[in-house]
Amino acid sequence: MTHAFFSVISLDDALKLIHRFPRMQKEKIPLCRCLHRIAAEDIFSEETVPPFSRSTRDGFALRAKDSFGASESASPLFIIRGRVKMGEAPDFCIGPGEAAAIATGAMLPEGTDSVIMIEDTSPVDEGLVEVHRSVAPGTHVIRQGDDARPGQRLLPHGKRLRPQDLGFLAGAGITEIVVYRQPVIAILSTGDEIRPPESPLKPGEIRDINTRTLSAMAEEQGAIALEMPIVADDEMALYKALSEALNRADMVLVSGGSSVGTLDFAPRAIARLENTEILAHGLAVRPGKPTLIARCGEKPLMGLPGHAASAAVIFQILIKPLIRHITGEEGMRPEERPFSARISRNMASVMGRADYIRVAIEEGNEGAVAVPVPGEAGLIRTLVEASGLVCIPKDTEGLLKDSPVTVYPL
Ligand SMILES: Nc1nc2c(c(=O)[nH]1)N[C@H]1C(S)=C(S)[C@@H](COP(=O)(O)OP(=O)(O)OC[C@H]3O[C@@H](n4cnc5c(N)ncnc54)[C@H](O)[C@@H]3O)O[C@H]1N2
Ligand code: MOO
Repeated sequence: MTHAFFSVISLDDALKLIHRFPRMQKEKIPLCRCLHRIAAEDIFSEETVPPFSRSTRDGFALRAKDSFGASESASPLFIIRGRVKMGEAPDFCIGPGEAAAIATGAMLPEGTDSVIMIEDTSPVDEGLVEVHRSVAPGTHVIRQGDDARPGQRLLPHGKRLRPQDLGFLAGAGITEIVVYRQPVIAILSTGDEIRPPESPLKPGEIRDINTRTLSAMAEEQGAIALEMPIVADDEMALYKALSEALNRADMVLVSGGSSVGTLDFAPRAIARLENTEILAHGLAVRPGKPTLIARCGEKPLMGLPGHAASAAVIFQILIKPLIRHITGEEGMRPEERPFSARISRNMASVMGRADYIRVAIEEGNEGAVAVPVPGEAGLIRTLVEASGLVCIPKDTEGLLKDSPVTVYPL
């Protein structure tokens, strides 16, 4: 196997590479398990929803045109032909000058096209009601088929299913749907100095931040995170851990060990794996230059920088699009929609690498202000204080105070 060690590629080229990985398989599962899953096919209705026209108020169903001209001072009388029973089709029709007592949710009797609220009527006796205002056809009525008609596409494939989407499908009698399988993503942190969060620390050791951050980010994207034990700086140990992770998962994220130091075993351990190809090592971005993209068979194997904020930024700009691609998710989630702001101060940047700066958002007089959060990429706090990323493009020397920027929410 050959690869250009640290011959950096642009993020755009890296995104093209990851789009070569295949989609997850499809599976048919009950609707009750579909929250936040991705529809793998267009979903069509076989039914008319709602199946009948129904009242949205308690009152009287009538023909709108019989109420025209009605007011407090000129209130026509209507003959009450009967009361519609809930959950049943009325066994009578309404003619001119007639009305039916109806409750919210009951079926409109034939001959009626609207409902007048009980508050706008006065009873005269058991069989007569006075109507004090006019209604237009369709007033206080949900018409048959207003939600969906047979053959109508209810949801497109690629849609991430929200609670209301599931309710929509339930209302159309759909109880199972075809979704993409959730990818199992193994997270593997490396480093002799890294200890699990519950461990006491000896001098020189630090606690594992990346496993938790990356697992949670993967779960947020709809994956099942598989947290692997921390691996020592040892090529064979990492090779074995990677082999196991690849057996158990659809994708592997390795944190740390991907730079060019003598203790950086990830590229060498990856090179030992069978049927594996390193597609890129080195991204023209900051932070995150040592990022590594490999494929093991059809599975992505991604090496992320060890620095906590770098790993998280690379997840946002590269791993998230990769997960979206393999899970078939289309469209942007509302909470991830980029927004415009102005940068609060001059920001210098190196040419040749796209700089992803972490920003806090403040409300200024003329809209949102992006305030860069200072600090090294090894500090997770910089991401905690940030609520977005701003990209300074690779061929730019920096941004002047008050320049307009696009903020990608974190
Ligand atoms: N001479 C050079 N040194 C470094 C370069 C360089 O170009 N030349 N690049 C720097 C950059 S940029 C980064 S990023 C890091 C990337 O290194 P690795 O991906 O090999 O990561 P490590 O060396 O293993 O770790 C870096 C740093 O992060 C800490 N770390 C690692 N894993 C975790 C974890 N799970 N939780 C919390 N913190 C973690 C680790 O202790 C190190 O401090 O290399 C620079 N060096
Ligand atoms: O590029 Mo490293 O990823 O600065 O932190």
